[in-house]
Amino acid sequence: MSSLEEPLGFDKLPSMSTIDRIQRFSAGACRPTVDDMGMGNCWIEGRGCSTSNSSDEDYEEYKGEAFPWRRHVRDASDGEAFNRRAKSLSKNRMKFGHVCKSRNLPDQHYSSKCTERGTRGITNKFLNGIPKFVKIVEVGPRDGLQNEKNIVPTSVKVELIRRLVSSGLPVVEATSFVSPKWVPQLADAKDVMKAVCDIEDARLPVLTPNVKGFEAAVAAGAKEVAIFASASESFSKSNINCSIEESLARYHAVCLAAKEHSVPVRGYVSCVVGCPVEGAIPPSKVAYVAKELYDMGCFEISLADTIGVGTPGTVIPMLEAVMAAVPAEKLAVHFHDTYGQSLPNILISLQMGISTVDSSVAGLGGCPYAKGASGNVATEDVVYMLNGLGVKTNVDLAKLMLAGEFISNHLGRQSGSKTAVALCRVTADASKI
Ligand SMILES: CC(C)(COP(=O)([O-])OP(=O)([O-])OC[C@H]1O[C@@H](n2cnc3c(N)ncnc32)[C@H](O)[C@@H]1OP(=O)([O-])[O-])[C@@H](O)C(=O)NCCC(=O)NCCSC(=O)C[C@@](C)(O)CC(=O)[O-]
Repeated sequence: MSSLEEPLGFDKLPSMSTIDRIQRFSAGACRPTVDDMGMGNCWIEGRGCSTSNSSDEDYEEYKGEAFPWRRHVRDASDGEAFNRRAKSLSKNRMKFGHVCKSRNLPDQHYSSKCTERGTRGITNKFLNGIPKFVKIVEVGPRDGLQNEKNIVPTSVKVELIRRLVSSGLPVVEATSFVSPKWVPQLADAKDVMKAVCDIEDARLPVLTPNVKGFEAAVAAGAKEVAIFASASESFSKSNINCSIEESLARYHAVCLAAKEHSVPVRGYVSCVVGCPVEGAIPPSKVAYVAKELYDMGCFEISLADTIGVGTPGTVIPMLEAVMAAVPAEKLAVHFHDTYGQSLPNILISLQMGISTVDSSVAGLGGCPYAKGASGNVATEDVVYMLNGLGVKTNVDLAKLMLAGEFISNHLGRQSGSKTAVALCRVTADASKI
C-alpha cells in the first residue's frame, strides 16, 4: 500500500482548526443571501462569504488536510417465475430472520431493530431528524450500465427495468438520450424507452444533455427527464464538452421546452465533493450550481459524489452550503462507493433532513468520464440499512435482490451489494439444513 492509499489515521483527522475552517466554508458562514445569488463570480468563488480575511488560503490548507486522495486520483421473464422466486427467497430467509416478514421490517434476530419503540424510541437522540419514508431513485439501468464495455442487449435492459419496478421502487432512471458516440452502451435509448413507457407503477426519467436529447426522449415516450451539470469545470468539459455556464444555458433551454410539454425535470450536480482533475470542490460552488438548476425549474436536485471521495466530514459542509440555497426537501443524494463511504454519507444526509437517495441495484455503475469512479451505492444495501432504521421505502428487498441477481448473472460477475452477497450465502446455508 503506498502512502497515498493509506487510510486517514486518528493523527490525520482534521484538527480543530481545520474543523473551524470547514465551518467557515460551510453554510454557517457562507450562507448565501438572496443578494449573493446575483453576485455572479463573487458567489461562485465563495468570495465575500467568509468571515476570514484569508479564506482562499484556508481553503487550500483545508484541501490538503481533508482531501489526501487528490494527488492519488490525479495520478492515476418471466414475471410469474420471478414472483415465485421472490416468494421463496423471502420465505427461506425468514427462517433466519434476514428479510423482513412484511415489507420494511427486518428481523429481530440480527438486532437491526426497526420497531417504533426499538429504534425510534430508545435511540431517538441519534435518529431524531431521520425521515419516516425515503424515496429511493434507482439509477442502475442508466448510471449502472452506462459504463459497461460489452453492450447489454435491449431486452435485458427492459427486463431489468421491469423487475426493478416490480420490487416497489418508485423511480427507475431508464436510460440516457445522449450522443451514442459518447456513450455507446445507451445508444438504444429510444428502443428501451418505447418498450417500457407503458409502465405505470413507477416514474422512469431519462438523462437529456440538450434540447436534441429532450426532443428525442419525449418522442420515445419519456414523461420525465434529468439534466446533469457539474460543480467542476474540468468534469463539465470532459463529460458534456462545455463549461459550467454553457451547460446551464443549454439546460435552461431544456427546462423551457420541458415546461411547454409539462415534463418534470430533475437536476444533477456532479463532483459535489471532489473532481478527479481539480481535487476538492468548494461547497459554495456546489450551492451555486444547485441553486441555478433549482431556479430554472428542476423539481429536485441530486447531489452526486461522482468519484465517491466524500466522507461525512466533507459531505456535511457541502450539504450545509447547498441547503442554505435550496430547500432540503428538494434535494437528493447520489453517492458512489469508491471508498466505502456511501452508507455513512447517506445516514448523515438523512440526519440533515434529506429524504431522497439515489442508488444502483447490485452496486452497478461508474462514469465513463470520471476515471477511478466505482459503482453507485447498492440499492440492496441502502434498503437493508433503511429497514434496520425503521424507515419505509416500499421496496421488497427479496424482489430487488432477484433483479440484482438477474443483471449480475447477465454481466457474469458477483453482485456489488454486500447485503445481496451476505443474504444469498445465508440462503444457501439454510437450504443445506
Ligand atoms: C452533450 C454532448 C451531446 C455534446 O457533445 P458534442 O460532441 O460537443 O456535441 P455536438 O453538438 O457537437 O454534437 C456532436 C454529435 O452528437 C450528436 N448529438 C448531440 N446531442 C445529442 C443527443 N442528445 N443525442 C444524440 N446525439 C446527439 C450531434 O447530432 C452530432 O452528431 P454528428 O453530426 O457528429 O453525427 C455529449 O457530450 C454527450 O452526449 N455527453 C453525455 C455524456 C454522458 O452521458 N456522460 C455520463 C453521464 S453521467 C453524469 O453526468 C453523472 C451523473 C448524472 O451520473 C451523476 C454523477 O454520478 O455524477
